[in-house]
Amino acid sequence: MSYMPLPSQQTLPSSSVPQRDRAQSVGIMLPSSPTVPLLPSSAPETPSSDAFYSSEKPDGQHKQQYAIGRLLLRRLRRIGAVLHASSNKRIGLWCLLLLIAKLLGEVVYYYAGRLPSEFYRVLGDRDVSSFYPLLFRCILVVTVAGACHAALELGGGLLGTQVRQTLTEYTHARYIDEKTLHGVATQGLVDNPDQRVTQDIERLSTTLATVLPELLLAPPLVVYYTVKCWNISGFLGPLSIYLYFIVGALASRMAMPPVVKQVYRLERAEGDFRFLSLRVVEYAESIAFFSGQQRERKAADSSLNGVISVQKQLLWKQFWLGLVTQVFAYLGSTVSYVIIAVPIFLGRYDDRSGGDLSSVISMNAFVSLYLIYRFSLVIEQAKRLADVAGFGTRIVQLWEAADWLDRQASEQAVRNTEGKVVTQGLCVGAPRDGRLLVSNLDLQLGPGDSLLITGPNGVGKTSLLRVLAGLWPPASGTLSLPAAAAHAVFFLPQQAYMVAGSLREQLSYPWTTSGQSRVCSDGELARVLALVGLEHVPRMLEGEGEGDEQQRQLGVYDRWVSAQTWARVLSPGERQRMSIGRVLFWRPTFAILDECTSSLDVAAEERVYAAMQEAGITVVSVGHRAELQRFHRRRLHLLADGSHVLE
Ligand SMILES: Nc1ncnc2c1ncn2[C@@H]1O[C@H](COP(=O)(O)OP(=O)(O)OP(=O)(O)O)[C@@H](O)[C@H]1O
Repeated sequence: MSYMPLPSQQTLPSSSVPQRDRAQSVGIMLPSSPTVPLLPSSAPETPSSDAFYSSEKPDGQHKQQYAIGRLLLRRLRRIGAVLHASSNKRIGLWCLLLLIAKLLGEVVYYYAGRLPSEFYRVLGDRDVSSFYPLLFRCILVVTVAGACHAALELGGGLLGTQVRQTLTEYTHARYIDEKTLHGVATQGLVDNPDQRVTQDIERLSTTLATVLPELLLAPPLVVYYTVKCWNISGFLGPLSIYLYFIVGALASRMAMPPVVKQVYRLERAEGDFRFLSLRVVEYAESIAFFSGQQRERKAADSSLNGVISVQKQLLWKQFWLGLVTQVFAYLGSTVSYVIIAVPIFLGRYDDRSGGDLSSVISMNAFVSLYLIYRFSLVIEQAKRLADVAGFGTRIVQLWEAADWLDRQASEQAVRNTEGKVVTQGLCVGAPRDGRLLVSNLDLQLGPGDSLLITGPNGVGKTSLLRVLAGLWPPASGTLSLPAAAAHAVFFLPQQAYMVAGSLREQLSYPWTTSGQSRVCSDGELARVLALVGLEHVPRMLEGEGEGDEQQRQLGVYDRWVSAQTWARVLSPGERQRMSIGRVLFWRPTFAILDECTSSLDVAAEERVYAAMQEAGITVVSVGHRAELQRFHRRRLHLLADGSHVLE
C-alpha cells in the first residue's frame, strides 16, 4: 500500500501559459487556467484569433491587423490545398467547364453589347438590307447567352457539391477519429463542431463556386479591355479606371473585416440556438417532470434574441460594405462618360456626324463601361469573400483542433507489447481550472489485475480513466498502454450510447476493431444477451418494421431500428446492459468501466461482473458500491487533495 500526502490546492508546475496562448491564437478555445499543460509545444505561432472574431478592436494595431490577415490567408490556402490534393478529379473538371462557360458567356456578352450601336447605325442609315441579318444575329447571340447562363448555374451548382463533398470527407477523416471527436467534445476546443461540418462547409462551397470563376476570369478580361480602352481614349482612360478601382478596392478592404467577424459570430450564435433547440427535444421528459417549460421558453427566446441581434449587427456591417460597393458600381458609369468625352472634346471625331457618331460613342461607352464593370465585379465580390473568410475560418479551426489533438496524442502514449497498463509519476489535472486531481501515480496492471477506483464525487475518477484510456493527455508522468489499443482496451462511459441499426449491429458495435470485423451467429448473440439479462429484447423487436416488406423478411437480429427507438424502448439500466454486452462480445484484455453499472440493481451488477470475470476480461472500474470490491483484486482510492491510496 502506498500513501502520498500532498498539500491541498496544489497545482502543476508547467510551461503551459505560452502554449495556451498559441492554441487560443489558432482559434481553439481553452480553459483559462494556466496550470495544466494541455497544449503541445509545437502549436503554431499565430496572432490571437480572439481579436479576429470579437467586435472589440484588436488594440488598433496595424501590425496585428496584418497578422490576422496573414492568418486568414493561411487558412484559406489550407482549404485550397485540401481541394487541390483531393482525389476528387471532378472538381478540376467542373472548374474548367465553368471557366469555359464563363468565357463563352463573356464573348457573347461582348457581342450582345455591340448590337445596340450596330442597330443605331443601321437605323440611322435606313439600311433595310442589313437590318434582317442583324436581327438574326441578335436572336442567335441572345440564345447562346441564355444557354451559357443556364450552363453556368448548373456548373456552379455541381462544382459546389463536389467542393462540399471533398471538404466534408476530409473533415470527417480529421474530426471523427480516435482522439479528436472525444477531445473536441470534452475539452470544448471549438464551438458547435456539428454546425461547422454540416452548415459552414455547405455555405463555403456554394459561395466559392460563385466567386471563383469571377476572380479567375477577371485578370485576362481586364487586360483585354484595357488595351481596347487605350485604343479609344489613350492612356488617360485606363488610368482613370485603374485609379477608380484602387480607391474602390481600398474602401471595400476597409469595410470588409467587420463583416467577416460578424459572419463568424452569427454562425456561432446560430449554432448555439440550434443546440438549445435540440436539447429541449432530447431532455423533453426531464423538462416535463420539472415543469420547466416556461424557463426553457425564456431561454429559447433569449437565445433567439442573441441570434437576431448579431444578425442585425451583420446587416449594418453589410450595409456599409454594400454602400461602398454599390456607390462604386454606380460611379463607374460617370467615369465612363469622362472617358468617352475626352476624344470627343479633343476633336478626334470631328469628321463624323449623325448615326455614325452615335454608334462610335455607343461602342466606346460599351468598352469603357465593360472594363469598369469587370473592376466593380471584383469589388462586389468583397461581400462574398467576407462570407468565404468567415466560413473558412470556422472550418479550418476544426482541422486545427484535430492537428493539435494529434500532436498531443503522439506525445502522450507509449505502447507496450506485454499487454500492460503502466503509469509512472502520472499526474492528472482538471482541464478548466488546472487543479491537480491525481499526482504521482505509479501503477502496473497486467491481465488479471482488476482495479476498483473509488473516491468522493468530483475527485477525478473519470478524468483518470480518460487518461488511462489514452483519450486525455496526462499533465505529467508517463503512460504505457497495450499495443493495438483498440482491441486490447474497451472504455465504457456511464451514459450508454445507442446506435441506429439492428440488434446485431448494436451488440457488435463498433463492428470493427483494429480494422477487423467479426462474423457472429444469432446463437452467439443470444448467449451474450442472456449473460447481461436482455434475453427479452429479440421478442420486443418482433413487431419492428411490420409495414416494410423488406424488413419483415429479415431476422429479428437484423431489422433496422432507429437510435430514437432504441433509446425509447430500452430503460437506462437496459441500455447499460447492452453496452456491457458489447464488452462480452468483443472480449478485450482490459475493460475500463466508468460507473457503467450505476443504473443496475445489485444482483444484475454482480451478474455482469461475474460474466466479465469468467470471460477473462480485466476490469478497471469506477464505482461507489462496496459489493464491487470482490470483483477487483486492487483498489485505488483518490483523495480531494490529489493524493491517493493504492492497495
Ligand atoms: N471536460 C471537462 N472540462 C472541464 N472540467 C472538467 C471536465 N471533466 C471533468 N472536469 C472537472 O474535473 C474534476 C473531476 O471530474 P471527474 O468527472 O473526473 O470526477 P469524478 O470523480 O469522476 O466525479 P463523479 O464521482 O461525480 O463521477 C471536476 O471538478 C470536474 O468539474
